[in-house]
Amino acid sequence: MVNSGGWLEWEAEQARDWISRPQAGDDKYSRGVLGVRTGSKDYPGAAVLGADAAVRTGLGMVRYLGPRRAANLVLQRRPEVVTVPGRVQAWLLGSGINAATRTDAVSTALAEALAEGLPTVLDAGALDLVARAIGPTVITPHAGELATMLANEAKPGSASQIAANAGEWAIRAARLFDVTVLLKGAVTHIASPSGARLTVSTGPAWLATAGSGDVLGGILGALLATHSDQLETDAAALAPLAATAVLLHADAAILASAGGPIAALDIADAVPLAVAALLEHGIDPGQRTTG
Ligand SMILES: NC(=O)C1=CN([C@@H]2O[C@H](COP(=O)(O)OP(=O)(O)OC[C@H]3O[C@@H](n4cnc5c(N)ncnc54)[C@H](OP(=O)(O)O)[C@@H]3O)[C@@H](O)[C@H]2O)[C@@H](O)CC1
Ligand SMILES: Nc1ncnc2c1ncn2[C@@H]1O[C@H](COP(=O)(O)OP(=O)(O)O)[C@@H](O)[C@H]1O
Repeated sequence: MVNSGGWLEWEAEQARDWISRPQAGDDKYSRGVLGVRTGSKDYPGAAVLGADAAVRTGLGMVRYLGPRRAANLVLQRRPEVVTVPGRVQAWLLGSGINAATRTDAVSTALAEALAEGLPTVLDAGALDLVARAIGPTVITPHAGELATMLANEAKPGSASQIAANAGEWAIRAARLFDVTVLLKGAVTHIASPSGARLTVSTGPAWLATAGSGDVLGGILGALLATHSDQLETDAAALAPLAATAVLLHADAAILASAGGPIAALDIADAVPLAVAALLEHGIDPGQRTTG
């Protein structure tokens, strides 16, 4: 459905085509490996949330490369995760990292990941490195983070100005930074430099809870890792993949909530059911009234 201003509301019918079903000949590497540099001493939980959500979205493997304590917590929750460096098909960078306090070693590691030119999700404490992103990249700020990114640009905007006119600011940021922008909010807007304009409005307000965005990063990271071949030749695939991640996040929240409150990990737990429902027929629209 096309809304005012030419924004297309992303629906199950379209999203279904952006889930990669494993084939008989697949192995864990051919399905795609997501490298994850997230979490810090202050926010180790974000590492757990993103890695868990990526595994639950379906991919070959997650390589988590972060601080020891965060790695241990990730392994406690998901022993499937590998903490040894190696080849990856996509990166998830920045959730649970503070750009103002991160160490030089972390900055270098983030920059090295970006220099590989692979499909990348840039979140939270890696957003300031957007100019170093040379591969197909989606940035995932909320309004406050986008305000920080724009603070030194010719046309800065406050978080409340951005939230009040999210579509326009998402388009502006996509042009300015030359990346696909996923601007989080009650309605999430996805804009690309080549003109994609997608919205997802179905997320219940229960999603406004700590760590919910970290889960979204993991879902999107998994979708990029499982579509890395396509992304190599077709960066335009980033926008539908980003919108599909947001729709899955919303659907998982609806399933986990059943009309009541949710914790961020509940969303990650419900992602396999949301994927299955999407592949079958989409979430029953009756369940969308729970927000
Ligand atoms: N479990 C984990 O590991 C989690 C880890 N997380 C990670 O945390 C990192 C930071 O991301 P974030 O979006 O939370 O903070 P950020 O963009 O710096 O915005 C701060 C703004 O909020 C405001 N503010 C603060 N308190 C407020 C209050 N009580 N009531 C009202 N306003 C309040 C504050 O305003 P101020 O107090 O300065 O006036 C400021 O404007 C990021 O890396 C993320 O991944 C999160 O996902 C959570 C779970
Ligand atoms: N009122 C709301 N209705 C629907 N979804 C919301 C609402 N508020 C926040 N969200 C969603 O919840 C998530 C919050 O992410 P974020 O702001 O990064 O939080 P955190 O840093 O705690 O993970 C985003 O996906 C956002 O779109």
